[in-house]
Amino acid sequence: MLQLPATEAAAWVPGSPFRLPPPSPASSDFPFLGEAVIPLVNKLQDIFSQLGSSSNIDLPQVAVVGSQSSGKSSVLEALVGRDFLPRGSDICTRRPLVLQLVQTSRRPEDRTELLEWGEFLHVPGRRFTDFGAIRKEIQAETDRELGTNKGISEKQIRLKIFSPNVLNITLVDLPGITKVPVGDQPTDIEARIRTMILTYIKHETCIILAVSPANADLANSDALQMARIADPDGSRTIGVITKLDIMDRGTDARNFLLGNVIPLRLGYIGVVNRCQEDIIAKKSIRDALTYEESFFRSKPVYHNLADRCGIPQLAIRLNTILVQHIKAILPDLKARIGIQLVTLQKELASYGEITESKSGLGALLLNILTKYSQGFQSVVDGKNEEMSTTELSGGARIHYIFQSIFVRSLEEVDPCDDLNNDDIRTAIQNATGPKNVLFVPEVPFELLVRRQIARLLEPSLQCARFIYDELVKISHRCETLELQRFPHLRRRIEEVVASFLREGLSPAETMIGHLIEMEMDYINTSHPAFIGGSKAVEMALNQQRHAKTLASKDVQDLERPSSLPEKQAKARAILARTSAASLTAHEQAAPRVSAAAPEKATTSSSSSSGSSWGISSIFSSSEVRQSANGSSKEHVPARSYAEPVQAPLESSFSSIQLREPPATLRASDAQGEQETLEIAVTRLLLKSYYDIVRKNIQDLVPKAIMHFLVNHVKRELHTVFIRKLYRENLFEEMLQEKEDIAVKRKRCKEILRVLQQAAWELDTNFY
Ligand SMILES: Nc1nc2c(ncn2[C@@H]2O[C@H](COP(=O)(O)OP(=O)(O)OP(=O)(O)O)[C@@H](O)[C@H]2O)c(=O)[nH]1
Repeated sequence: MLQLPATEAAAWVPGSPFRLPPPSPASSDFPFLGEAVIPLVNKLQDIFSQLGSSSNIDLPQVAVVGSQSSGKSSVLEALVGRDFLPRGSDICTRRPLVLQLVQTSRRPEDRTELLEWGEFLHVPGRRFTDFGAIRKEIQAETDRELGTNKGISEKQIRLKIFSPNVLNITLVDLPGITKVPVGDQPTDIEARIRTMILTYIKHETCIILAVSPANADLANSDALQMARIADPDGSRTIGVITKLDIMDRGTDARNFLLGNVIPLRLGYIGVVNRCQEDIIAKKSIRDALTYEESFFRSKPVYHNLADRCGIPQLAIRLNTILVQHIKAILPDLKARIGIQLVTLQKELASYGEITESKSGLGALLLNILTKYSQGFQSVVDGKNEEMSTTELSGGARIHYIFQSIFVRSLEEVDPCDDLNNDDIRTAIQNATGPKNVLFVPEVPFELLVRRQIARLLEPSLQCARFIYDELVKISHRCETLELQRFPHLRRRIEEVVASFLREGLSPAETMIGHLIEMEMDYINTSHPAFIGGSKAVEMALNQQRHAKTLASKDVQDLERPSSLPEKQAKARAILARTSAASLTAHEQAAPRVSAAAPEKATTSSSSSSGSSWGISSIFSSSEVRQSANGSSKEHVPARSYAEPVQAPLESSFSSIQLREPPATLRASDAQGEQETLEIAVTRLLLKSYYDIVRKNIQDLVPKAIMHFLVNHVKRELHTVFIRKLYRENLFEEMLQEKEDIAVKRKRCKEILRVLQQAAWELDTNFY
């Protein structure tokens, strides 16, 4: 048994199956196995429970599980060696009791240290030296939470027992498994208790004492069933068989203790606790242990199972397992404390130290400003250490906006998508003015291409604004923890950054405006990549010929209904006519425009343009154009306005009235072959030139944004900070600390101290 006055312990025969080993001759203290390790763990447990983070580190503990009234509390009491737990035939344990046994000094000369006492976490500072009072407090605290009507709760009661007579073990007494609800218990009481038990025993660091009464069906033990769920390979389960004294006469638990019925890697221990009658008669634990010893002695069936019988053997077994267990988990524990230490040190560093002197404040301010601008730079450059691996951020987002949004969007734009043939025709006719043109003027092309170039301004400015927004986001990311300490400085930094970003946006936008204006201002038809007039005419003619061929073929097909099904042939013909635009119609309306004309045009253009890329000399002067209303051919003027128009004046006295020209004049629907060609040429030229400009803009707009906005801010931010914020007369105002930071710093320091202490304990005691 654990309660071992030195004299009594010495009287026991070393190696006796029912006694703890006697004190080591080398020391007056009990040389408990693993003594150096278990106090350390208890200490750590203390430390972490103080920090309120016991769940952070899984410390080894022993949980007692079993069905109701199986004898769990009795086993715990016997291990502790004192009567202090509520026991009885009815439900007693209704809240988990976390019981930490702490071995105090055994030196006999130090009388005060021989005292035993208990302390509850919920009654801080009070020592319970009367163990009867401890039992009452457990009952009272249970009732405070749950009333008296048998309800259960998972809220822990934490109790420490200090004694020179205990092994250093932390034990958890859990409510017993019950099947039938009574009193305030809910209908699903069994499931609830099982879930609660599992939350304790599922942890790899928990050693399970599976208590089964020998007078029940051991093969169907609830405790062993639960243990098997949490610990399927049985590596941390000890089977405890209680009530061996009240088994059916003629039966014994030998087979169970040997593990022949349900094997367990850590084996079984059989025990005999006090019965209810003993409790009522206030039989002492010491007497109970004496009785237990004599019981096993009197039963020859258990004689050669001495190491599996009796509470002292259970204590030894537990202690050995705990030592091995703790040794195995300590390195991990140490590593975790190390990680927590690093995190806390970082946090503490972020709160900074309090500085009073002007120079100290200046250095601090400079440091914060430098860190901020460096942070900004590193996020933009993609060199930030805390860069996300799950999404694009910082500079990568800028690149995405340029390439995947801006460049791609421009590529998807068709420069002619908002220009139909009428628009182009109107532009051409407007450009010829009142005269009949000899050559196709460049004016409509330039006019239309400028219109298309102007469309590039809005997306380019939008791109700049997107990048600006990104930079604002990046600036928020640069706020260090340290900066959060100083709300005033933080606000000022935000203001400076925001205005500096705006200042950078403005020249970028101006530059973009200039770029577009430049492109619009001079249409460089000599650009080597420009298709050029001759090529455009040639291509347009080819298109025309192709369309014509298709149309005539389809008309023939239509006239031969037998060759194609009627519907299909009709559809093809209509399609072909549509694609050939109004060519066939105009062939009838304008017989003068023959197929020879385009050829002529080609020849003329190629001979007259020579190596020039311009378009002025594409069309020959002999070509005719339709008038603005399109209803009559417009020939080169052949007579003067003074010439009589029809009959001689004297033949009619009535004056000739002209009809008023309409307020809005539109190009007529009828379209000559020449016009169709001009439209096609204009389209080709437009596309070709627009392509050149688009590429320029795709290249130069990102460059302008990078130069005037991104890189400028990146390079100059620190200088701007110094110019605007680093003022000696502003030091104190800017570095006024937030109130809660002082509190956080203090708390952080405290936790750090406790963790450092824990780490030190591990370093000095772990070997
Ligand atoms: N004869 C005999 N009685 C025992 C033994 N162990 C426990 N008892 C009795 O069984 C009853 C229940 O014991 P407890 O220790 O309260 O059992 P428990 O499992 O903690 O009960 P709950 O916490 O209510 O689930 C008490 O009356 C004990 O005196 C034993 O080994 N022999």
